[in-house]
Amino acid sequence: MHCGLFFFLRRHYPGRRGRGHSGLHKCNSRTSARALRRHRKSRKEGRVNLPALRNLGAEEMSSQKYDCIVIGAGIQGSYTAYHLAKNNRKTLLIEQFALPHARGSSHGQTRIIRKAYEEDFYFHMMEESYLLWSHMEAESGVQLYRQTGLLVTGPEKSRDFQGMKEALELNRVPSVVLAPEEFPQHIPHFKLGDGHGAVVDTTAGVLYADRALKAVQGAFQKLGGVIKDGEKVSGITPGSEVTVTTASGAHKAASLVITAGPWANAVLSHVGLQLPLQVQKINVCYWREKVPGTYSVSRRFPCFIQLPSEMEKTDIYGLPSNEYPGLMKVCYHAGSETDPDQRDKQTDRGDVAILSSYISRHLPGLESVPAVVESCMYTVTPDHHFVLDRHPMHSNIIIGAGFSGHGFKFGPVVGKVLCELSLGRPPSHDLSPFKLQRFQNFLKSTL
Ligand SMILES: Cc1cc2nc3c(=O)[nH]c(=O)nc-3n(C[C@H](O)[C@H](O)[C@H](O)COP(=O)(O)OP(=O)(O)OC[C@H]3O[C@@H](n4cnc5c(N)ncnc54)[C@H](O)[C@@H]3O)c2cc1C
Ligand SMILES: O=C(O)[C@@H]1CCCCN1
Repeated sequence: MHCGLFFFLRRHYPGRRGRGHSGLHKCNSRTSARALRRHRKSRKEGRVNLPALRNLGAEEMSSQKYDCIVIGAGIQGSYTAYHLAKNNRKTLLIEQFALPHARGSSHGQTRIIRKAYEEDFYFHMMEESYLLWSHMEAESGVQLYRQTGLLVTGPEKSRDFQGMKEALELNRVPSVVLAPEEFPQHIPHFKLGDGHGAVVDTTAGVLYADRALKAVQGAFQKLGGVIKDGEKVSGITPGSEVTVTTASGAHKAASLVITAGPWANAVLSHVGLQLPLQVQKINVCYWREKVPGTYSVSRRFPCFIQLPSEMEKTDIYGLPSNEYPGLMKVCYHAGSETDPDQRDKQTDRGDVAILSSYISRHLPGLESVPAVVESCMYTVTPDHHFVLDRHPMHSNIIIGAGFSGHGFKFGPVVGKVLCELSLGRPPSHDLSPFKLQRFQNFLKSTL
């Protein structure tokens, strides 16, 4: 994949000089007293004086001081905010869109959860994540996970397949290797590729994503956390106290966590940082079952990941039919580059053609034309690993980004470690694979 992107640090922040900001946080007491008088007068006269109201908002908000502000109420930001509140920190979660919304990466009904990872660090994080998801189920009283198992299939001799099989074994993940002759009786209506191996991670399943996001945000609010949605962050002034500016005013906190998903670089530009991230629009395709129920969750059809092969160079994955009756989700694990604010202008459907061909060959019980196509976005790093780190120059600014199309299942643990970084505590997982430092080769100074 080509990432013509870069990472740079700026020594000076325009915000420090008061440029590039609305200047609202600089509003002094005399101007705000005047604004207050103007506003009261207008109210008496039945007029709505918008500039006065805006100034008033700024004054009120700048007096609100938080322990931590989290930018972005996707799964990572919401879980971070939840952990902060659980640690008795006065926390503000800011979201640019009115919640719930479908314009980032965390919407939609389902995601895969699995322990099947080649890398040990992900496996260890997933062990804790499962536990924390079950705590959230108990806390919210909502079912968030359904076990279905996950079929991993691909060229038997490929490094990817062997790596996955060995990792499952090494980490003692309950799993079953299926020989080609016994495969159809275990997983009917799925044609295994010639020379392809099959292994099932039986711990895997489906996370109910929309429900999960709502549950986490609800739990955060129950702990006293504040969510301000429909408020886009337009400026950040770093310092021992960080000021975050939105159209309605300025918010201050001792620390800041940035979890802005596809908008990570837009938000990070306010703190002089650009990461090598590529935003991709994903066509989320649902395919109609010829006989309703063939691939349904209630018949215990598993999720699957088809590893790259001669025919398909990128992973293809599927989830049993569940959210839309009679439709099974099967998608391509890559998309075309997009600007997150112009997502719907990206209309490339090359992946749909690849999926149609795959479905005709491997999933004969599905019609090979998609019945529903929705949109979602990946924010992809060059190595497909996450970014979980501190800002190199401002240790009270924490960054969670680049979840590369596989971050949802990690939400509870990502939130926990971002919270730990923000509190200055040692993180409970090895974060060395997620350091900004690894992008040094992309480093470009603007000086
Ligand atoms: C089609 C698809 C399938 C996937 N499948 C899986 C899967 O099976 N399993 C899995 O584990 N993961 C999966 N993922 C990945 C997973 O969904 C993402 O990694 C995860 O949702 C990323 O969450 P996030 O919080 O980083 O980003 P987001 O959900 O995008 O949240 C970022 C938020 O920040 C807000 N924001 C941005 N800029 C500002 C600003 N200036 N001011 C205020 N708010 C702002 C945005 O509006 C957004 O709400 C999939 C993703 C997609 C798209
Ligand atoms: O995170 C996951 O488990 C899946 C794997 C397939 C591609 C989409 N994400």
